[in-house]
Amino acid sequence: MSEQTPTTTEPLVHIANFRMDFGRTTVIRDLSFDIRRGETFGFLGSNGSGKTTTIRALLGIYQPTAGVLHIDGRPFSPEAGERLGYLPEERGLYKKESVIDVMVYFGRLKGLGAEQARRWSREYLERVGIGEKEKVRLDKLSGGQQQKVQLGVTIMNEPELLILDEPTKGFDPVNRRLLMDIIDDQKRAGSTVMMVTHQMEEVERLCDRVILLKDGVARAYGTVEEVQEQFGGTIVQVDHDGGRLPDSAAYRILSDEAGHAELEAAEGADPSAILRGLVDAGVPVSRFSPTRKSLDDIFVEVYGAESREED
Ligand SMILES: Nc1ncnc2c1ncn2[C@@H]1O[C@H](COP(=O)(O)OP(=O)(O)OP(=O)(O)O)[C@@H](O)[C@H]1O
Repeated sequence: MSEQTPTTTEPLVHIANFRMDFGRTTVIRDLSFDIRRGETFGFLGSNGSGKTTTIRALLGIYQPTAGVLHIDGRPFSPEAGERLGYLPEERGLYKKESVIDVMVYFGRLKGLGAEQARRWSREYLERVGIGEKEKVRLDKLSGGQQQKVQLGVTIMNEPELLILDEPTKGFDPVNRRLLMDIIDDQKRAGSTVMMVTHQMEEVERLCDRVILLKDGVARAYGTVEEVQEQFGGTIVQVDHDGGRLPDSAAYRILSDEAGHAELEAAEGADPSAILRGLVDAGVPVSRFSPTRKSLDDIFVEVYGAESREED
């Protein structure tokens, strides 16, 4: 790493005006975003929206049609590759070898000593609950167990930048939490993490900032709160006397039945002003509970029609 202070404030990943055509098909139109050092960044989008393509272009696997894709101020280079861990969407390890042999082999490729790699691997396998499998051939493990080994191989040299394409795909909830803890530990140890996921629970738990990709452009970009703000934000649950709530410019009534109403606050409307308005209008309110629109709701709003088409 450079010793000049200004570089540390530069983003670790910088993508500007990225365009990617495959033949006559444009997959990415004009995509720009940064990933700051030390953050966990959620790279979100529906199936086929171009996430893997962007990662491949960032890693020099694809040549971009136009635009800038930089890691640490430069296009991808073998040197940058040494400080990077990439868990690709399509997993692939040498399946005829034992778990420990595969892990030590990759550890050595990444510059660890054999003993160091063996020690690290054993500790990791214990942590992810497959310590007793170290001598088993990889193809005798379940899909989830193989994925755990591959994640281990990806993080074993404590990379500065971790790029994880759906790291918890196919895991049960207990193992998903375990993997989330491991990813969080990487961040705590100083890694910058770029993560593709379709699990909004993971985004809410792990990600500092996100981008939502649709039709080759960013539909939203910022912290989870900023994205929630951008998508209209606040839903209010109101229990009242059973009549109909009055109409108001401060909210939209999503439903109102048998004394329970759901309101969507208008942009910029303050929930406490909505409550005051209801009370002033003589509505007996027994519960008033404003909540932010969940990322799940936002995802469905952005991609709903398109995902159904794909189904
Ligand atoms: N090498 C290629 N040649 C032609 N088209 C490609 C190529 N790679 C990707 N595509 C197309 O680009 C689009 C985006 O694919 P990509 O794999 O980047 O999507 P994704 O967002 O990662 O999707 P998913 O969530 O399903 O993994 C798809 O329509 C895909 O068919």
